[in-house]
Amino acid sequence: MQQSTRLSFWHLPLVFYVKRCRSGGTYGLLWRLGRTQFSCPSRVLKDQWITNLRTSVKTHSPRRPNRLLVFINPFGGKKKGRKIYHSLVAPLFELAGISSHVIVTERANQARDHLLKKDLIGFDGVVCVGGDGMFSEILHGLIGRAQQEAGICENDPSVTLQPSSLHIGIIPAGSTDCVCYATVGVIDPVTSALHIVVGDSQPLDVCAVHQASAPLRYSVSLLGYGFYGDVLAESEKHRWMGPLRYDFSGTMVYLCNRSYAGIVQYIPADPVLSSPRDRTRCLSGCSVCSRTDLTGTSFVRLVCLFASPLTFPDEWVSVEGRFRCVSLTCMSCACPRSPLGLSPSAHLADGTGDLILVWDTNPLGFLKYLYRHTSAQDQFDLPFVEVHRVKAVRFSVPSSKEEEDCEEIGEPNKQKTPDSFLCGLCCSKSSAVSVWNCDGEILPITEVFCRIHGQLLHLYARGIEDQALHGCSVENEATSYIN
Ligand SMILES: CCCCCCCCCCCCC/C=C/[C@@H](O)[C@H](CO)NC(=O)CCCCCCCCCCCCCCC
Ligand SMILES: Nc1ncnc2c1ncn2[C@@H]1O[C@H](COP(=O)(O)OP(=O)(O)OP(=O)(O)O)[C@@H](O)[C@H]1O
Ligand SMILES: [Ca+2]
Repeated sequence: MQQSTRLSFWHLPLVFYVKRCRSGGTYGLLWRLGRTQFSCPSRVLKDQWITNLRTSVKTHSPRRPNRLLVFINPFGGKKKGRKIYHSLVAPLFELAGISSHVIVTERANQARDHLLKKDLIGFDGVVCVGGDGMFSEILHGLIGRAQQEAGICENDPSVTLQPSSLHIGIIPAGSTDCVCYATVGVIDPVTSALHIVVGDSQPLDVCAVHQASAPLRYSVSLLGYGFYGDVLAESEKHRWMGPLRYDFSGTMVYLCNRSYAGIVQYIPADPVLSSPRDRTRCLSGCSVCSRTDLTGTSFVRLVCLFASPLTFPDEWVSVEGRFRCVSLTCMSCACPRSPLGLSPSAHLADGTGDLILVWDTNPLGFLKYLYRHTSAQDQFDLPFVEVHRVKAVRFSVPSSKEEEDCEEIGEPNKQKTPDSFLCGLCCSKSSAVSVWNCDGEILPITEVFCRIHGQLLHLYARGIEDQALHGCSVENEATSYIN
C-alpha cells in the first residue's frame, strides 16, 4: 500500500512523526505515530524536502538505531510478548528503516548467555520484550560483556565498571514492568517502541550486589530483604496465576507478620545535592541527574570497607535491630501497583540509591506503610520508617548472641511483635532469615555488599515526561517519512 502511494502520489509525500497524548496518570505521556501529507509542485522540490528532512533527523537524533537485536520472552506476564512485538512494534521499526534480528527465547538465561558469548558487531542496541526479569537478564549480559571486553574483573567491588556501548530498549510485556514504568512513565509498547525509533538515551544507575559465596548480581529496581524477599519466594510457587501472583503472595506474607534481625551499614550520599524526602521527582531532563559527578566515590576506601566495614567508621553509619523490610532502590520503582513508587524522589541517574528501613512494627502500622504506596501520602512519614540516600550498603545478620544482647538493651524498634498472628496459613514454620529479592530474582543468601555504579547503563528512553510541560500534541518529533 505504501508502494502504491509512492507511485501514484509522488507529489503528496507522507511524513511520520511522534505525537504526545495524555496518559491516565499525573505524569508520563503516551506517544503515538502521527502522519501528515503535504503536496509538492515538483519532483525536484520533493527530493530536496526529503534530503533536508533526513539530514535534520540525523543531526537531531544521532543515536537512532539502524540495527537491533530483539529478545522476546514468550512466557513473560500474560504471555503476549510475541503478539505485542509483531503487531505493535515490528511495523514501527520497519517504517523507520530499522532492521532487527529477533530471538524468541526457549529457556531462561538464553538472552544473557547470547549477550555474553555471541558476536554483537553491527548492533546499535538490544530490545527486551518482557518484564523486569527479562530486562535483568539483558542487563547482566551486557554489563558482563562490557567488563569482559575491557578486561575488568567485575567481582572486585573497588573497580569502576565499564558502561555497555549498547542501549537497551524495553517493550513492556511482563507482570510488574517497573523499569519501563519508572523510566518512561507509562506501560505502553507503542510509546516504548517510538522512544527506540527516535534513539532516546536515558542513563541508569546500577547497584552491584556482591555476595561472599555466590556470583555477583546487578539490580536497578528493588533489592529487598524481608517482606519483598518473602513475597517473591512465595510468588514463585504460584507462577501459574500470572501477574496476580504478587497480590496473592503479598497478602499471604503480610498475614504471616514476619520481621527479621539485621545489621545495616551504609555510606550516606552528599545531602546537599538531594534528599529522598525533598518531594521532588526525577523527570525528563532532571537537573540532579545531569549534575551528577561520577568521579566522586573513593574506591580505595570502598574496597577497604568491603573487607572490614569498621575501618572507616566516620563514613559508614551502622544500625541494628529487627526489620519488616530493608529495601535498596536505584530508582523510584514506580509501577502500576504503586504509581509514585517505593521512593518517589529517587533519581534514575544520580549515582545513588535510596535505602528504606522499615523497622518492626504492629500489623496495622505495616499495612498503613504498604497502603501509602498506592496513594500520594508520604510513606516515610511514619515513626518506624527511615529512608537514606546512599552510595553503598552492607547487610549482615547478627549472631544469636548479638541478637539477644540487642533485644536486652532495647533497640529503637523496641517492642517485639508476635512472630505471626496467623501463623500456619502460608508457612509451616517461620524462618530466622529471609531472602533477597533482586529485581524479581531470589538471592538465597543474607549477607550482601552493595555498591551503586552511576549511569552504568543506557536505555532508549528519556525519563518521565511531565504532562504540565508537554501538552497533548504540542511538541512533535519527526520519526520517519515515506515519499
Ligand atoms: C493494602 C495494599 C498494599 C499495596 C502495596 C503495594 C506495594 C507495591 C510496591 C511495589 C514495588 C515494586 C518494586 C518492583 C520490583 C521489581 O523489581 C520486581 C520484579 O518485577 N517485582 C516484584 O518483586 C514484585 C513485588 C510485588 C510486591 C507486591 C506486594 C503486594 C502487597 C499486598 C499486601 C496486601 C495486604 C492485604 C492485607 C489484608
Ligand atoms: N523461554 C523462556 N522460558 C522460561 N523462562 C524464560 C524464558 N525466557 C525468559 N525467561 C525467564 O522468565 C523470567 C520472567 O520473565 P519476565 O520478566 O519477562 O516476566 P514476568 O516475571 O512475568 O514479569 P516481571 O519480571 O515484570 O514481574 C525471567 O527471569 C527470564 O529469565
Ligand atoms: Ca539513583
